Amino acid sequence: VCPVVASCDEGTTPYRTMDGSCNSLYNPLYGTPYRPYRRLVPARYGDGVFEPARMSSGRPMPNARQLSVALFGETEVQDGRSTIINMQFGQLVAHDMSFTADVFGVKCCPNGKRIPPDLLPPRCMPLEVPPDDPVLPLEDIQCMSMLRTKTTLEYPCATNYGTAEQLSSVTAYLDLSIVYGNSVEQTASLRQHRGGLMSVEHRHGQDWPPHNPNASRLCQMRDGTDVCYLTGDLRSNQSPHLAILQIAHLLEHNRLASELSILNPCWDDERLFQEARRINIGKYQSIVYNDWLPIYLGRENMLAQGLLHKEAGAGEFIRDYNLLEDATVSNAFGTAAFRYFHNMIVGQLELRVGLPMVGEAFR
Ligand code: HEM
Ligand SMILES: [Ca+2]
Repeated sequence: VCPVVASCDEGTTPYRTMDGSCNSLYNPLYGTPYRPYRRLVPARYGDGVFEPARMSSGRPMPNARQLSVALFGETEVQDGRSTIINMQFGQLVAHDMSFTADVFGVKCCPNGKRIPPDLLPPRCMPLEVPPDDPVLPLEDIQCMSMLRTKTTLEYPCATNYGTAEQLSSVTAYLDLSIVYGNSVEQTASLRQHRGGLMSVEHRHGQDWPPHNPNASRLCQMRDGTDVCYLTGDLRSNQSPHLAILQIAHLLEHNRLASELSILNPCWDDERLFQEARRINIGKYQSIVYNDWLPIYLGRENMLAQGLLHKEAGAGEFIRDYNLLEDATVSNAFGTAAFRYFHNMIVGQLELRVGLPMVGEAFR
C-alpha cells in the first residue's frame, strides 16, 4: 500500500503522529518511513542509474575490506574516558533515525562461505575477503554478506528520480520509533490499550518486552531459555547491550503512564499513552542533545551551529522550528557518516542473541 499524503488537520491532535507525518505542514511526508534518503550530492552510479560506481580508469572500486584494514588496521585502543554505553546509546539513536528498507533477509555468503557467482541470489554483492587479511581467513571466512537494497527503481510508490534511490523504513525524527514503532498499526500491536501502557511480560519479578512471535526467524535461539523481544525495531535483539537500552525506554514509558494515571484519574488510555510517550521522547531528546552529542561534537560547536542554545530564562522558550526544513536522513549520513561510530565498538563484544544476518554482516 503506497503512503498517501496525510491530511494534517491542525488541532486534531497535539501529539506526534506514529509515522512522523504532519510534523512539517509544508510537506507532511518529510521524515516518514519508506521514502528515499536525501542526497547531499548527486548519485554517481557506474551506469548512471544503478550499477556500482567505478574508478575513473573504468576498473571496479578497490575492495572495501582491504581499504578498511589498510586504513584502520585491527588494533584496539582503550578509551580512557568513555565506557561502552557511549557507543551503545549511539546505536539506539542510529536505529531511531535510519533503517535501510530490505537490507536483510538474503544470505549472500552463508557461514562465511563463497557461493558460485551463477548461484548467487538476486541483488547479492558479497565482499571478498582478501587472502592477506590478518583476521578473517584464520576463521575460514571467505567473504562477507552484502546485499544491495531495494530502491525506487523497484518500489512503485516512491518518486522515481531516474537514478536508484535507497529507502529508509523508519521515521527520521528522534521520536523513539524504536520503542513505539513506525505506524499506527505497529504501535497498536505493541500497546496494552489500558492505562496508557505498552505491552510487557512479567517474569522473575520484573517487566520485560513481550516475546517476539517471529523469534526463530529473527533471533539466533540457542535453546528455550534464550529470549527474543518484540519491540518497535527489528534490530533490538542484536546485542544484550542494545536490548537493555530498548528495555529501559520501554519501562520508562510504563512508569510515566502509571504516575500520570495517579495524578490524572480522569484521563483515558489514549491520553495517558500519548502524554507518557511525549515525556519519554522529550527526556530522550534531552539526553541526545544535551548529554550525548556534545561528547562528540563539542558543546561550543553545537552552540555556534544552533544545535544547542544558551539556557533560556524561566518561562522563556526557543522558537527555532522551521517547517521548511526537511528532516529526511541523507544517504551519506546513514550509510557513511553515522557509521563512523562502528570504529568505537570494542572488539570482544559477542553478538550471542540477535538477527543472524546482522551478526554475519558485521563479521
Ligand atoms: C555492537 C554494536 C554495533 C553493531 C554490531 C552494528 C552492526 C551494524 C550492521 C550489521 C549494520 C548493517 C550493515 C549493512 O548495511 O548491511 C549496521 C548499520 C548501521 N549502523 Fe551499526 N552496529 C553497531 C553500533 C552502531 C553505532 C554505535 C552506531 C552509531 C552511533 C551505528 C550506526 C549504524 C548506522 C547509521 C547504520 C545504517 C542503518 C540503516 O540505515 O540501515 N551502529 N550496523
Ligand atoms: Ca524515529
